[in-house]
Amino acid sequence: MAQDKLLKIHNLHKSYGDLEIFKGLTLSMDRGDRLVIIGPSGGGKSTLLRIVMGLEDIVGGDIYMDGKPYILRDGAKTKIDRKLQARVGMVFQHYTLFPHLDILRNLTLAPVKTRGMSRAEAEEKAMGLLTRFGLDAKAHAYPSQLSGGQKQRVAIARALMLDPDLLLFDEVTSALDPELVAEVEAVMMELAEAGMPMMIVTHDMHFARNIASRVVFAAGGVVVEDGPPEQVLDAPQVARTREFVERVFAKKR
Ligand SMILES: Nc1ncnc2c1ncn2[C@@H]1O[C@H](COP(=O)(O)OP(=O)(O)OP(=O)(O)O)[C@@H](O)[C@H]1O
Repeated sequence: MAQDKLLKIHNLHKSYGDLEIFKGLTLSMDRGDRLVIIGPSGGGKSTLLRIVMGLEDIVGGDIYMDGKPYILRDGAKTKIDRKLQARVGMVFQHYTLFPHLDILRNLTLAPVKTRGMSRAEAEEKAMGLLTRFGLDAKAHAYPSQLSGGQKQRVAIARALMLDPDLLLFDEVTSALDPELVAEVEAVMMELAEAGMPMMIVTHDMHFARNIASRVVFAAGGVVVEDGPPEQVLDAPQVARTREFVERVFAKKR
């Protein structure tokens, strides 16, 4: 029997009031996938990641992880399976580090509090990750003492502390000065090469081409294109959106 998909999203519907974001979006992901999601601004890319992270409720549809239902239904009410949610990690555009805790404590807090890891074990693991990302000298610095690129690498290390089976990246380089983008992308490339399944929302199409095993173009509430990066990024409709996004993004920088 074929192995279950790591993630399967089926016929997803989501609205904010009258604004219909997803109109039956269907998408799946294997363990070996590094999926880059692209699409027009406001099309729901961040919302999709937030739904997979269990941070948003949905109107309809189903999500499965390893074939197990992630969305649990009780009549009209829905909730998510917390055990499955714990297998997903997310890195946000704005780092979301605790400003009053040093880097080491930022990393060890969740595993000690929510996973029952001993402080010593958590610190050893945190130092291993900080060393891997070239940040061991910053273990006792505070977030305000770090550059944006360093903060974002810490945020990635923090997500890895919980051993996720799937890591979500929501425009993690968009807030960074151009010279700091490469150091964050290098860490993501290293994780990709180590086999970490990832779902990435980015406006950086060059990076998308480099890191993606598959690109999904979502627009109008559904998946419009889904395939290898060269096929999707060069599709005429996608290329038009891509050029537009790149122009807007270049202006922002
Ligand atoms: N909490 C919310 N309440 C109401 N509307 C929301 C909320 N969050 C997002 N939206 C709206 O839903 C739509 C999709 O937002 P989302 O951030 O997912 O888009 P996106 O594709 O990631 O956009 P961008 O590329 O510009 O970051 C937008 O029109 C946004 O204004």
